Order: sequence, then structure tokens, then C-alpha cells
Amino acid sequence: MPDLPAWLAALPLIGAGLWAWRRWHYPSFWLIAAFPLVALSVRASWRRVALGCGLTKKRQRWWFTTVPGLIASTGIVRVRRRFQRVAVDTKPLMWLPRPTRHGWRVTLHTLEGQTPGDYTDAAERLAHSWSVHAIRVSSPGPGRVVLSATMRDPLVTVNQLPPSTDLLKVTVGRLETGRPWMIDFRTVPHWLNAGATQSGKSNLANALIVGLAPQPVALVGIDLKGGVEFTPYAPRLSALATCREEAGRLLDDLVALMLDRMGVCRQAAARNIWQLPPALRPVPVVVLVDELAELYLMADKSEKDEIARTSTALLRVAQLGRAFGIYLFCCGQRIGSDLGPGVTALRAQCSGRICHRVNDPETATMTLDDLDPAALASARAIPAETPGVAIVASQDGQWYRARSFHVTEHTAEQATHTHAHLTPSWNEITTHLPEHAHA
Ligand SMILES: Nc1ncnc2c1ncn2[C@@H]1O[C@H](COP(=O)(O)OP(=O)(O)OP(=O)(O)O)[C@@H](O)[C@H]1O
Repeated sequence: MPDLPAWLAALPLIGAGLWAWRRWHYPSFWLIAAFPLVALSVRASWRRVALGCGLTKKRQRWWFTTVPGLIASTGIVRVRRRFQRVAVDTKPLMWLPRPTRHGWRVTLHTLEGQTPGDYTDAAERLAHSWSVHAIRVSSPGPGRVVLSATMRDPLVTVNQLPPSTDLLKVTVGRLETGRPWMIDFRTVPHWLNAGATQSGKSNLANALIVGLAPQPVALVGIDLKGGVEFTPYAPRLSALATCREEAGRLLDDLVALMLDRMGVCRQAAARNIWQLPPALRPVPVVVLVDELAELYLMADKSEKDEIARTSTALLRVAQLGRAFGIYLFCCGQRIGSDLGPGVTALRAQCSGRICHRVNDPETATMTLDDLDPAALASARAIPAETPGVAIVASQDGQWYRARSFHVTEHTAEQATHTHAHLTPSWNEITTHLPEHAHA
């Protein structure tokens, strides 16, 4: 048997080996070495943690208790054991923790009177008790909640943008669960992308442009920052509006296009363009809007009619565009109700919601509205050091923290030049419309 000093000498070697394993292949290290210990410690600490986080309930139980008996002549107190009912703290039943890519997951049975909301309220306390980055709560069915723990923030670094192969579907980043973050216009046609300056809105638009550029779609830009954001991408844009007047004309064209496609679908007895035979199917149009608030801001009364006209056209596109292959991706710093009823109505039509770091709580509330209050708290807690991190409301009704892949303007510009030959001209798209103004 090796003696103690030999063991002591081997310890640094074992430590270095574990460190190297963790560094070079974290998934296998986590699964084989770290997770079993973590699972044991979670199970062992559950009673204390549940008690500390207020998740236990008092229940009456029969129990042996010791009661003082007679004092003997020697002065020694004799205790007697008695079987009687006492109140004890019971913890929710915990199943065995299961490993996930970035942490672990465990199912619990709620106690009487508890709801998943009680566990959501305690999520931060649970995360601190188990020293994990975050705990998310979901409920797969009545009486059960699932706690999902992430050991460290998986969004600190996200890797490269993968190529997008499905039509109108782009993988723009990664969710905190480790799964890809996808923007799929055919499932969720219209999106709101809100965030303060330098929060990563344009980066996300870049990722979208890089993903859509090689696809058979028409991209249209409405850039109310005077065109500074989208002009470099002009080779792949079928039309670009850089001021409100141009935006108004472009939106009128889009409404006319939509009505035309409606007629084509009606004649072919199709409910949407996807039911048309491929020969008749028109090209899908993705409209990227930057600085949405500029469409609604009024300097003086003379602009009232213009604003009302553009806002109505945009709303019509949002209401009817889905069936006729016209999709919206609207970015803005502020999407508050102070911008008028047009914004509120548009928001109701945009089921895709992305909220980057915001300055005012109202924008987070407006963007994420009826989602879980924990989503709002999470949006407000996004630090400035991690641009591109956002709260995303997804099609499954859940919300996720996510981070976009870093896509520079240069990469997006290159993609628009490489795929410039795929750009259908706006004239080509709108030429058969009865009356159209070219943007
Ligand atoms: N996912 C990301 N990973 C790493 N860096 C990012 C990410 N997203 C954005 N950034 C960086 O953060 C900075 C701000 O990003 P971006 O320009 O997209 O913000 P913005 O919200 O559009 O700002 P503004 O409203 O001022 O245009 C940029 O330097 C960008 O490179």
C-alpha cells in the first residue's frame, strides 16, 4: 500500500489532471466527475434548502418524543420516551437530479397549497443556496415542478453563426438552455426587437441578414436613422427607405402588394401563398425596420396625417402580412405607449418579442407584456458587459435568456455583396400592381 507522503505527492497531479480534463472536455468532465457529486449534495441539502427558502409545510406526525420524568432521589432527571403527535417540517418530494448540458434538472412534487409561482419566487434563493448561476422553474403538469439549474452563465461566450438552410428560418444565437435560438418567420411572422443603445439590436439584425441573404427572399429596409444602418447592405435589399416620407411610400407599396397577393390566393382558392402552386407562389418579403419610434414621433401638428398614414399601413402589413408572405422585424430603443396607440396596436400583432438590455422599465414591460414577471426582472438585470443578451418570448409560450452570435457589420456587408445576385428588384416585385410608387 502506498504510504501517506506518496499520496500527498500525487494530489497535485490528480488536481492538475482534473483541471486539464475540465478545461479540454467540459461535457464529459461534468457528466462523469462533477455531476454525481453535485447530485448527491443537492439531495443531501434539500431539507435545509427547502426550509431556508420557505418551501416546507408543517404537518402533524406521530413521533417518539422524550419528556422529563421523575426526579430521582439522586437528583438525576429521568426522561421517558412517549409516542405522540408533533408538528414537523415536511419538504416537497424530490426525484433524482438529471444532468443537462449546462447543469442539472430535478422534478419536485408540490405540497398542498403550493403553486409553481411559489417556486419561481424562491428561484433566486435556491440559486444562492446551491451556488449555481440560475434556477428556472417550469411545470410539466399539475402538482409537479421542474427546477432547472445552470451552473455558470452559458451566454458569456457563444460560438459561430451556423449556416441557415430552411426557408425563412435563421439560427441567430443560443438559448441559455444550450439549444439554438431560432427566428422562424413562418411560425412567428412579426417580431419586436427592443433594447437600449449598444445593447445588441443591430448585431441581431446583422445575424438575420447573414442568414437570410442566401435564401430566395426579398429583403426590404426601413432605416429611420437616415440610412446609416442599412445602406451598406443595399446590394441585397430590394428597397430601402431612409426617411419617413420614403417609408410611407414603401409601406403603401407593401399594402398594395399584399392586396394583390390576396387576390391571387382568392382566385386559386388558397388560404395563403404557401398553398399556391410553386409556379404561382410569390417571393416572401422580410421588412427590417430600424428605429421604430421615429415613425411615430411628431415634431408638430403638420406631421399628424403623415404619421397616421404610415402607422396604419404598417399595422395593416402586420395584420394581414403573414398569409401573404410579408414579415416584419421591427427594432427600436423605446416602444412605450407614449408613442401613441399605433405602437400599442402594432405590438399586439407582433408575437415574437426580443428584449435586450433596456433603460426604462416601460420598454421591457411593453415588449414582454403579459409574460411571467420573472422575465421582466431578468430583462432589467441584463448587464451592459454582455451586449447581445436578450429575453426572448418563444413560440412555445416560454421565455428564455439568449445571446445572439457576434456578427460584425463587415461580415453582414460581405454576405450582402456575395448574395447580391439573389436580390429581386423592387420594380420586378411591384411592376404588376395597379398603382405603385417606387421607394
Ligand atoms: N452577441 C454579441 N456578442 C458580442 N458582442 C456583441 C454582441 N452583440 C453586440 N455586440 C457588440 O456590442 C456593441 C453594440 O452592439 P449593437 O451596435 O448591435 O447595439 P445597438 O443596440 O444596435 O446599438 P445602437 O442602438 O446604438 O445602434 C457592438 O460593439 C457589438 O459588436
